[in-house]
Amino acid sequence: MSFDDHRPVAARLTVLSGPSGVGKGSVKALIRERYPWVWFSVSATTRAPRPDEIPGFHYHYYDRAHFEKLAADGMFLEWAQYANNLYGTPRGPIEERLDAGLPAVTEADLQGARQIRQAMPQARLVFLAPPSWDELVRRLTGRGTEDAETIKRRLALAEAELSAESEFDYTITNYSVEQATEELVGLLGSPTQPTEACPVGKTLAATHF
Ligand SMILES: Nc1nc2c(ncn2[C@@H]2O[C@H](COP(=O)(O)OP(=O)(O)O)[C@@H](O)[C@H]2O)c(=O)[nH]1
Ligand SMILES: Nc1ncnc2c1ncn2[C@@H]1O[C@H](COP(=O)(O)OP(=O)(O)O)[C@@H](O)[C@H]1O
Repeated sequence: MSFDDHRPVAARLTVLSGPSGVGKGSVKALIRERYPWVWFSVSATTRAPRPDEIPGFHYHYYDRAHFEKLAADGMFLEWAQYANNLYGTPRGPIEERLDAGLPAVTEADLQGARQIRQAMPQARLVFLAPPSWDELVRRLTGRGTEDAETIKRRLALAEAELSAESEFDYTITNYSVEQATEELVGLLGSPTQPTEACPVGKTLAATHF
C-alpha cells in the first residue's frame, strides 16, 4: 500500500512531463495567467536561472551541496539528474495540498515521473508532446537560452523521453499553447470553488525550505 492510498482521488497529483523545448513552461505560464486556482509545485534545481526566470516562482535555485543535503534529508518527493543538473519536487507543499484534499500539479522529467508513479499510484502522468521532431528542434533552438552543446545533449535525452510516451496516462500534443493549455486544464477539471487554493483554517506554505 502506498502512502497516499487514503486520499480521495480528487486530491491527486498531476505530473507534467515532456522533452526540453516542447512548451511545458509556456503552457504553465498561460495556466497561471488564466486559471490562477491551479496550484503548481515549484521545483528545486541546481541549474542557473535563465534571464527571464524568477527565483521561487519558476524554480528554487540551489547549489549542488544544498540540493544534495535536502535530498539526503528526504525533502524531495522525487529528484533526478537531468543533463548536468539536479531537479526535485519539494515534498512538504505537495503533501500539505493532498492532505487538505486539494489537487496539485508538478513538472518532472521521465525519471521523476517514474518515481512518482511508484510512490503514488494515483498520480496522473501527462506527457506534453511536440507536433513533430523538427518542430521540437526549432522550438528548443529558437528559445535561445542554451548553447549548441546543451541543445545537443537535451535532444539526445528527448529521443528517449519521446519513446517512453506510452508510460503516461495522457498525451497532449502542443500544437498551440492555447490548445494545449485548454486540454490540460480540461484534464485537471474545473475548480470545485475558486477559493479552493486557500481553504479556511489551513495555511498552505509556499515552500518548506
Ligand atoms: N525530476 C524532476 N525533473 C524536473 C523537475 N522540474 C523540472 N524538471 C525537468 O527537468 C528538465 C529540465 O528542465 P529545464 O532546465 O527547466 O529545461 P526545459 O524543460 O527546457 O525548460 C525538464 O525535463 C523538466 O521537466 C522536478 O521537480 N523533478
Ligand atoms: N505551441 C507552440 N508553438 C510555437 N512555439 C511554441 C509553442 N509552445 C512553446 N513554444 C516556444 O518554444 C520554446 C520552448 O518553449 P518552453 O515553454 O520554454 O518549453 P519547455 O518548458 O518545455 O522547455 C519557447 O521559445 C516557446 O515560446
